[in-house]
Amino acid sequence: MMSLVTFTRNNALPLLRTSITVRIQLNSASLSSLVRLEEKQGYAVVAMHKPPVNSLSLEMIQALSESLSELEKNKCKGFILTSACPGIFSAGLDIREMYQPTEERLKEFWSSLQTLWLQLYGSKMASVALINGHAPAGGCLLAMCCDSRIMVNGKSKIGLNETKLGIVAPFWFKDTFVNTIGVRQSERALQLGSLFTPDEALKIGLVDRVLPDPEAATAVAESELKEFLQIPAMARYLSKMRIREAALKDLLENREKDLNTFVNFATTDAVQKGLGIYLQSLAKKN
Ligand SMILES: CCCCC/C=C\C/C=C\C/C=C/C(=O)SCCNC(=O)CCNC(=O)[C@H](O)C(C)(C)COP(=O)(O)OP(=O)(O)OC[C@H]1O[C@@H](n2cnc3c(N)ncnc32)[C@H](O)[C@@H]1OP(=O)(O)O
Repeated sequence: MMSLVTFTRNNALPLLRTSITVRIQLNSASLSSLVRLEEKQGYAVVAMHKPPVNSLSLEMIQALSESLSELEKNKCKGFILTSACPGIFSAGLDIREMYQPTEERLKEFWSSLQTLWLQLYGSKMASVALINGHAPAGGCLLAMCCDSRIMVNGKSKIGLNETKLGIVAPFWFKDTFVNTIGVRQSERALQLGSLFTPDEALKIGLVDRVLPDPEAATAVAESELKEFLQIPAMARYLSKMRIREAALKDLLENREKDLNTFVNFATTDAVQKGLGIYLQSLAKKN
């Protein structure tokens, strides 16, 4: 059995000029093995660990939500979101959750994803995505929710490739994309289901830095987070909300409608057929 939650306790020093001393006391017993939390000096590392590809199943989504809640409860000021699975940040939503589902589980799955997005995109904590592998669709969404994105160079790709599966990125995925790379790039990339190399992603602003290896990327992610944490927290958070609040409000006010739209769309024969073919193509590859 792999370790539940790994973190080392040390004398956490406040990184925020305006903060009081932060000591993160993570409740390791209640957290899932799918997410590893590590306490650093004044911030945390949240590492997804669901081999082989960190697919976002219902349990994984809930584990991420619980981890963020745990950090918030402990007044953590910031975190790095990354993966403990080599070569993969996250393969996005677990397609098996959407293929031939029961309605009850499908609803819980989607509602949990909405909750995670609201929590992550609207987080008071500063966050940096350390993208150390592939980040398609839901994986890209998680990264875009962070305040900064550092990607390791290599063969990995990032983007919203939903149309390639015969599905459509929900409006709040689209809003997050538009807020990150702008309207024109989003319109084109959403239609084509484009997945970008690290250098292409850098060029369109989907990531902020590309580093040659994981060690260099980790060092830059840490210094980037520290830069965010040095800004007075309230001013930084309210500035972030100037950009994000309309999108957050839109989902908050339309959660039920979005849930019904998703369930109706995902369970159509055409979508089910497309998802079945896509799953087969992934399996055939192996
Ligand atoms: C109009 C109204 C609209 C309303 C909205 C409606 C619908 C929208 C709904 C949702 C939006 C969707 C968001 C998503 O995130 S969909 C998921 C998109 N993800 C992908 O396309 C990635 C697919 N995976 C890959 O491309 C590759 O696996 C990889 C990530 C590049 C890694 O490649 P690698 O070679 O390292 O691994 P394998 O391909 O061999 O995979 C190993 C193993 O994992 C399985 N797997 C991979 N990805 C997923 C996944 N996303 N879900 C479930 N399972 C996955 C793969 O099948 C292999 O399994 P095996 O059993 O063969 O070992």
